[in-house]
Amino acid sequence: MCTPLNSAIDWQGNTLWLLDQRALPVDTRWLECTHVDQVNEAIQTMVVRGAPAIGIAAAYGVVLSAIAHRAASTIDPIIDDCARLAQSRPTAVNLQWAIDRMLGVLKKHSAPQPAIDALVHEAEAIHREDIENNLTLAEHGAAFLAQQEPASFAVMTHCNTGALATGGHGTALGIIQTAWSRGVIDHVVVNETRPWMQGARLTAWELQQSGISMALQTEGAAGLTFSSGKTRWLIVGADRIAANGDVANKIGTYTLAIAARHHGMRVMVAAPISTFDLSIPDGSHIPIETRSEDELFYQGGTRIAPDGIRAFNPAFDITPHTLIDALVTEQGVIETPCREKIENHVKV
Ligand SMILES: CSC[C@H]1O[C@H](OP(=O)(O)O)[C@H](O)[C@@H]1O
Repeated sequence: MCTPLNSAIDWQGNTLWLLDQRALPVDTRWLECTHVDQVNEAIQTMVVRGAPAIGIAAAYGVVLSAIAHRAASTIDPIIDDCARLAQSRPTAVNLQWAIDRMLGVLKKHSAPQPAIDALVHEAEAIHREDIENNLTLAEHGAAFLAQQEPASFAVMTHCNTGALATGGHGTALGIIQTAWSRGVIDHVVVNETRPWMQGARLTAWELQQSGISMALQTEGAAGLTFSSGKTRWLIVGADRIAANGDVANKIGTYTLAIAARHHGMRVMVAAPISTFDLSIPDGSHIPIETRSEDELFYQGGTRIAPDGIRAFNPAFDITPHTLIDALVTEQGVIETPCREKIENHVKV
């Protein structure tokens, strides 16, 4: 079964089209980006979101910067644009990874047009490779689940990790799509994922498009769901994985992992190798993005909280590797991840 949505990112003739994920599932509208500043704003405002997806969008943003500065005497203006892109969201390492890869190509060229052509080629390669990696990762994850469980079973997922969050197919939701198509899983419990509601608005939409059995719940219901034994695995994505296997992911993941372990459920994290940051020894060093208080004060444009109060709105938290049972990448599955296993896995 293929994911009906191919990708939320489309590059056509020096124009980047982004599916505006703020409007889903009610409206399907695309944002036209012809300048890198538009890409920067689209990442900051979560028109495009998801660790791999923002890396891919930024890669095309670098192309737009090179086009805008083709008459410049140095590449400094492009490097300045890349620095601003890298700051658009601090937690997902895929953003800096993609920008670094594009800068490496840029610095190999002196003439503007060959540089632009090479940058387009590299951005398209980053996009294509992400889709290929996700399909391979999903195969590894689905095969591992089939081997671990005697019969089909239900899983829980958090936030959105599908085609909308990546170059296509998805990571954790890619595993779920592939495992469903193989009869390995028979139901998906989707956490709405406050405050931005990626689960309710995006994951439920993607699973509905694929005809996959699911039910939406508040993440507050997760403990009760785990205690009922309805689900056997919590399957989530990642935004940055430290050298020891600690995982930065959407806020609430850490709480879910604790509850899952308490009830004997197992935790699977799915991410491409581009999400690993071996320069960071453990999760305590991963920058956690804090977003606007208004994301908690308003729902659908209506204020739901009193005026004059404060809000705490971290977009991510850190799940220690000790709470993770399987880490799935395009290179395979790391069971009970730790520093040594990750070093051996990533260097392959
Ligand atoms: C496939 S990575 C998706 C990852 O990104 C999400 O965060 P956001 O929606 O804020 O970009 C969430 O952490 C997902 O696990």
